[in-house]
Amino acid sequence: MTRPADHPAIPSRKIGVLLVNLGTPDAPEPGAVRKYLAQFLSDPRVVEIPSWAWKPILHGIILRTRPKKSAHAYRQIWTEDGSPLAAITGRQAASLQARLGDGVLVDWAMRYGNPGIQTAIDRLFAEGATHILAAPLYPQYCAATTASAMDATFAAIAAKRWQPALRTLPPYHDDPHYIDALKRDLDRQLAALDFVPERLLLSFHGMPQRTLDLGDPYHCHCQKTARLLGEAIGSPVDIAFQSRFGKAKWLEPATDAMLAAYPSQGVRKLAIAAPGFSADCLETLEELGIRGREQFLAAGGTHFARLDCLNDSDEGMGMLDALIRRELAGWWPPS
Ligand SMILES: C=CC1=C(C)c2cc3[nH]c(cc4nc(cc5[nH]c(cc1n2)c(C)c5CCC(=O)O)C(CCC(=O)O)=C4C)c(C)c3C=C
Ligand SMILES: [Fe+2]
Ligand SMILES: [Fe+2]
Repeated sequence: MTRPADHPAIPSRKIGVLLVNLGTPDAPEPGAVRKYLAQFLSDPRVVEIPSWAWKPILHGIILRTRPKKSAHAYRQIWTEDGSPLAAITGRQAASLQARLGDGVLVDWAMRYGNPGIQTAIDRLFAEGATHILAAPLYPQYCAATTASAMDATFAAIAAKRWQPALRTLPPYHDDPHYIDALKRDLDRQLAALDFVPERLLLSFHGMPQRTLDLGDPYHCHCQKTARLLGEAIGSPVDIAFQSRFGKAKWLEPATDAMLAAYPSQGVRKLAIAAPGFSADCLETLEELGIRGREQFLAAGGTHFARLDCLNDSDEGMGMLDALIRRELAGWWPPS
């Protein structure tokens, strides 16, 4: 039977993949940073304080003081292609698109700032995606990151009459593809150093201690990644948590405290990696690579190397390619 001429178009099956990362300001300027922080820190998944108590602190104190300080930090790591986090996520999407070929539409989005999740979902939709795999690029599950990205993705399709089928990439903190990619990538970077580190420190983004007590698996996921990576590398690794924010107790040990203490414990040559970040960003390039280095050297350290995240390296993209293909099974490739 032929379709009547006035009948709406019926889409054929098309697969979309949406890579999602945290977000970043549009420019390393206080105004742009304020806008980004306002969106980020108003997310109840990120700051779990009742809004009546948090809003006055956010708008009365934090958004008046932090944007200037953070803009200064962003300026030190900004590139010709913009914020490293956005630039690298864009390259990861382009590389994945090349690996998967034209049969799959690959796009990317930021949970906060641009390009937003709604924009990316609408674009995939306009390009005809009927099936979408949303892939938050967080190996370790955390409500503040993974769940927040999923909330925004679900919200982005909520108003659609004909919703796409939706799948989500599960956390991959203990996936052999991830551990193996990290091992090979770190082995390569360590072998290229002009010194032999006495210790490898794995620094993960911190979280309030309360989130662990409330049942967030993030802390356990970080510990498991560190254990498996240490076993794969074949030497002991240390673990620490960075980027403390606010006055509450955060997960410990703290990265800055470890960096300051190492030299007095006889560790003067250090390598630091941040396996919880899929892409280098403010927290790795500035906090670890600039301020962390200064702290370690000021405390008596002599050699310091910040190792890159997986980014769009062959190891990182091979892993992402394998994880995404596995999650697309049954949808793609067509049988
Ligand atoms: C990798 C996982 C991340 C978790 C977990 C996380 C939790 C978390 N973060 C804040 C506050 C801030 N984080 C900031 C930057 C930032 N955070 C992550 C990742 C995680 N955050 C990334 C990748 C980045 C870098 C963004 C970039 O543009 O490069 C910032 C902004 C920067 C600054 O002003 O210092 C804040 C603030 C909280 C409160 C939190 C958990 C509750
Ligand atoms: Fe953060
Ligand atoms: Fe735990």
